[in-house]
Order: sequence, then C-alpha cells, then structure tokens
Amino acid sequence: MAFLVSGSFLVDAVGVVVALLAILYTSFKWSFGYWKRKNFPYMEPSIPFGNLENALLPKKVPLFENTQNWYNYGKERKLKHFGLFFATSPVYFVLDLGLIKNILVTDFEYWVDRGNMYNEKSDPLSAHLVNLGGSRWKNLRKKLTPTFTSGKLKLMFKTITDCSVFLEKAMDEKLKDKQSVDIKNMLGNFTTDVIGSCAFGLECNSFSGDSDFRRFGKKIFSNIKLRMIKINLMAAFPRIANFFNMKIMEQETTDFFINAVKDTMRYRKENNVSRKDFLQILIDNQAENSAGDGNSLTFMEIAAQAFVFFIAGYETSATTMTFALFEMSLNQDVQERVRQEVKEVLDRHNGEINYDSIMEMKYMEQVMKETLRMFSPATVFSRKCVQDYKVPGSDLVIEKGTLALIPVIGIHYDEDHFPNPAKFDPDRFSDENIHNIKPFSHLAFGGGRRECIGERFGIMQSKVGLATLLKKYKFTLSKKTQLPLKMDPSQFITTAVGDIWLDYEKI
Ligand code: HEM
Repeated sequence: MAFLVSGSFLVDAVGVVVALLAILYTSFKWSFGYWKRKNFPYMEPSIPFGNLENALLPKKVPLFENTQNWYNYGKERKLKHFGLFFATSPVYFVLDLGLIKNILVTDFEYWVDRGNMYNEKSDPLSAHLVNLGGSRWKNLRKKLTPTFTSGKLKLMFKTITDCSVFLEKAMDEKLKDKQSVDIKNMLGNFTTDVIGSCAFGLECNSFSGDSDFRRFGKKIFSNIKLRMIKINLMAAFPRIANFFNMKIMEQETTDFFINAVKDTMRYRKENNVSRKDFLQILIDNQAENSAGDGNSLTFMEIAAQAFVFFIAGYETSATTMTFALFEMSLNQDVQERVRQEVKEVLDRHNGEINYDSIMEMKYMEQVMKETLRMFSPATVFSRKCVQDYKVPGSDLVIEKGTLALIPVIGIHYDEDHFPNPAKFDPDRFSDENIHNIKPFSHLAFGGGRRECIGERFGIMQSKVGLATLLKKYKFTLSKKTQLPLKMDPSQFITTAVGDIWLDYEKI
C-alpha cells in the first residue's frame, strides 16, 4: 500500500513504536538532565517516576523511610541541598537549617505557596488554607489567625473536656472485655468529637460506632495511596485534569461536609444561636456578596475552612497521642513521671482538667515534643517557588514553579541535631537542655508564616486526652503491636503497620 514505508504493516508499526519510544526516552533524558545542566548535585532518577520510584512501585517504601533515604543521601555527601525528580519535575531538596530558615522566613515572599494540586471547580472543599496560595492565602490566613488566640482557645476548652467524658466512658467499657485497645481508633473517636464540635458545631457521637462524621473522617484517610497517585497525576497534567474536571474527593464526602455546614448555619440563623467555636468565627466573617478573594468569606469558603480544620486537626492529634502512649508503654518511668505531674497539678486545681491546669503540665509537653520529633505526623512538607530565587551563598537560581522539600523526619533523626536520635528522651526539651535545640530543627508543626495555624489547639486537645487517660489508667504494650514498628506505606500521615495496641488497667 502507498502509505507503507517498508512494504509491510508489521515492520512499519514496529518502526513507529520504536520511534515513539526513542522520543519518549530522549524527552525523559532531557528532563532528567535539568540539575546537571545547572551544575547542581542531584540523585540519579529512573524512568518514569524519577526519585519517586520507591513510593509508587509495588515494593512501596513509606514516605517516612523515603524522606530519610533522600536525607541520608545528601548527608553522606555532606550536601546542604541537592536536586530530585518527582516523575520529570525537578524538586529542590534542602538539608541545611540556615537555607530552610531562608525559605520559610527570610525569603518567604519567594516561597508563599505550598504547591498542592487542587481543583476548586470540581472539588469546592479543596480551596482551603492548606492548599491556597498567593494573596488569597494571605487574606484568609489573616482572617483565620484570630481563631486561635489564647482567649478563643479558652472559650473552646469546655467542649474538649465534655468530649473527654465520652473517651473515659468508652475506655471503661472496653476494660470490661479485658481486651487490648486499638488506641489510635479510640483517640480518633475523641478528636473527631472535639473538632466536629468546634469546626461544625455538631455532636458527632463517634464512640457510638455509627457516626457519619467518623465514617467520612476515616474515608478521607483511607486509600490514601490511590489518592496521592491521582494528586500527582493531576499536578503533572493540570490542563488535562481541569478539562476532565478531575476531583480528589468523592462526591458523597463533599456533599456530606457541605450539608453539615449548611444545616448548622441555617439552624443558627433561624434560632438566633451563636456558639464559641471555629464555625462561628467563620460565620462572623461571612459577607453577603463576597468576591471570593479570602477577604470576606463566601459560603463555600466557610465550608472549605471548616473542612480543613477537621481533616488537619483530628488525625494529627490522634497520631501524636497514640505514639506518646506507645513510647510511654515502653518507657514506664516516663509514664509514671507524667502521671505524677498530672496528679500534682490536678490536686492544685480541685481535680479539674481546665485551661490553667493543662498549661501547667510542662513535662507532658516535653513528652509530646519528643513524640513529635520521632513520629512527626507529617514526615515532609513543601513550598513552591513563586518567583525565580537565587539561593544565598551559591550561584544556584531556583526557577519559578519549582517545589522545595523540607525533610522533617530526616532532620529529626540527624545525630548532629539530636544525639542518639532513636532514643526516646523527653529531657531534650527540659528547661536546662532546651538551649541545645537548634532553630528550625524541630519542624513537626512546620515553620515561618505558613506554619500550622492549629498548633496550640492540637497541643491542647492532645494534653487533655493524655491527662484524662493517664490519671486513671496504666498502659503497657500489647502483644498485638507488631515490633519493630514499621510505617504503613499506604498512609500519608505517619501510621504504624498493624496499628498500636495497648493493654491497660485502672490504677
Ligand atoms: C499535633 C497536631 C498537629 C500537627 C503535628 C500539625 C502539623 C502541621 C504541619 C506540619 C503543617 C504544615 C506547616 C508548614 O507548611 O510550615 C500544618 C499546617 C496546617 N495545620 Fe496543622 N497540625 C496539627 C494540628 C492542627 C489542628 C488542630 C488544626 C486546626 C484545627 C490544624 C490546621 C492546620 C492548617 C489550616 C494548616 C495550613 C496552614 C497554612 O497553610 O496557612 N493543624 N500542620
């Protein structure tokens, strides 16, 4: 046939495939030459996932381990920073605390965005503080910061202690079975109740076993691996994602959270109810005709922020308490010391867990800081370069659009920052030793102007949870907990494979 080059269809087809593969290979090679062309050290990538190979292929290395591997690569070569590739996109990986400080604080204007992929049109709840960038993020952050002042937190304290009553009841109930407890599930019920109440103004009844809030909360954190692959694909091909209206969240989940906010707002308006919670602060910032610029809030912006407080607030705190109890089960002396502190402080406050008594529990806070060092829920976080950036002290120019990775867990396990890093030692954070902690070496809550907005709330609810449990029960490790701990590669937030199971008894 006239359009055959070789006279054989098969030979032509093979020729076309070979030519396409050659073009693809050349284009990968060109992309992977990015850091070399800049004369900047980099980790050798492989086709097609670059340095993400371990995370995406079936051997599935957890992000926790991957972050440490990348960090150790740089550390062994005494590098302050080097290049990686996520698929074909260049990524700037930073180890040096001074360079990290520049990105997070000094040169923040170059690194305002986090670089998360989201599609507001198809996923309206995704336009929240964690994902937004630029001036919209700035306006919103300014609006939301007063939500977390000491005064506001004090007002919400009663909600937290009300929820702790259900935690205590559920623990007593479980004790009757004389079975080990999946402590993260238990604490996830507690934090869902707390944040559900503060962010959505609703009683979630998570301990009842048939709470929709708990069900949808769990759904958001399950199958996370598939969701991450989808997010990465959307980030790699944003136009295609927009064209097909690709969304990360299932419609059912979106509808559930939007309706929860809508119903609560309608109820408050109709009944002239005003409560002291996150949602009320968001409602008070609502405008009849907002431009959707983060200055005054549209209904959808309110729903998205309530949603992000929920997802960013419940799992992280439950994880922190879980690993704190895990370590205290292995280190009974630490557990006893915290319990003594709780008793002494509560004795001074008529046995009451209140804002002031929680603030006085200093050693417990050291335990939480050390837990967050070893088991930071976020193992890594990012910033996106929004204008070309010359790295101070070098010739390197990071181009607009490049992602920078801040390797939290690598830094937390670096012997130069935390000697004997595998040892659980809350005294690193005592008044006598705190001066040894270098600035920007403890990054569990991030850093700079985009650091965690809910840090104090997270610490507060975790301390209430721990005080409630430790004043009444003694914990030991159950045989059901798989040791040595391995992190679950299918989870984005630091999670132990097989969960943490504890045995406990009343004191
Ligand atoms: C132990 C508990 C928590 C941990 C370990 C934690 C950790 C983090 C981390 C690492 C970041 C990224 C910071 C950065 O990029 O510099 C972050 C951001 C954020 N967190 Fe938390 N968080 C916790 C609790 C909470 C709570 C209770 C809330 C809300 C009620 C919350 C809401 C947020 C929001 C909205 C952001 C985005 C801030 C922005 O981009 O302006 N977090 N958190």
